[in-house]
Amino acid sequence: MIVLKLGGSVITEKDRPETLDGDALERAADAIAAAADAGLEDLVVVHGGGSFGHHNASEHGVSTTEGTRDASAALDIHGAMTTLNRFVLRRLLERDVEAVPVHPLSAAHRDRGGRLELPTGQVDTMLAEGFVPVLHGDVIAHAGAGATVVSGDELVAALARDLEADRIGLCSTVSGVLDADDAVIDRIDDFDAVAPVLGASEATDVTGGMAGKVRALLDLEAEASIFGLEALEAFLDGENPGTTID
Ligand SMILES: Nc1ncnc2c1ncn2[C@@H]1O[C@H](COP(=O)(O)OP(=O)(O)OP(=O)(O)O)[C@@H](O)[C@H]1O
Ligand SMILES: C=C(C)CCOP(=O)(O)O
Repeated sequence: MIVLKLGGSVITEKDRPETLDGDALERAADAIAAAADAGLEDLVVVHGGGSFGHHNASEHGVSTTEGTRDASAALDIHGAMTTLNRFVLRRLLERDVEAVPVHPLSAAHRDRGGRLELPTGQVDTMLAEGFVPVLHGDVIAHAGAGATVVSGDELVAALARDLEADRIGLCSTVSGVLDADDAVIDRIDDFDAVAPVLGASEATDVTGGMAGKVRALLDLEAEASIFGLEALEAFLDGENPGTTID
């Protein structure tokens, strides 16, 4: 089973509100369709927000820890994410990938400690029935805080853990995690060893950029890869491009 995240920074133009990067999304959809044609089974796709969701969340002062009890604000963020989700689904369906949406707002929540609870029975059943579930970063109910943002990276970690993923891929706008000289770090197994080079996203981003990704992935049993769009096909083909986190 593979959990693949398409970074919002890849499929959108992250510094222009609600702007898709149509070419990049088509390229990603082509790679997924080619892998499906070649017999790849059991793929779960998660996509991030990029210029959909982060701007809205930032405007409303909502993050993974700061919540809102204003339903209109929650729906504004959720609406931006479902708009992007429809674009992603359409590109996959056009290529005969049997993609179906799973909207975290209606399925997941956080407890008082901020811990994400994501039931995965529906995702597991979709996979067994030959569908490709497509989840996305979203807002979710958060006990004691209203509604907070859940990042695609957190969803990837929760899915990988619960469904015992064999491989995890994060396709981002960079070729991997970069060191101080901008060279791709081959392997990371210790957060503190790389913490000084891990920054936030360069664009509006309420969920923690590269540091959040590495931290979430280090906690997992399975190895994960962080790589750029140019390496998506290779990853789906079984290779470990970019940075491996274990
Ligand atoms: N050491 C690092 N190596 C690579 N990228 C880094 C590093 N430190 C910070 N970054 C930033 O992290 C960004 C990737 O994180 P970001 O959260 O924007 O990606 P994403 O998951 O593709 O997008 P989204 O969060 O919208 O889904 C890079 O574009 C870069 O600006
Ligand atoms: C900002 C929202 C709603 C989603 C964030 O998901 P991410 O881009 O994976 O961090």
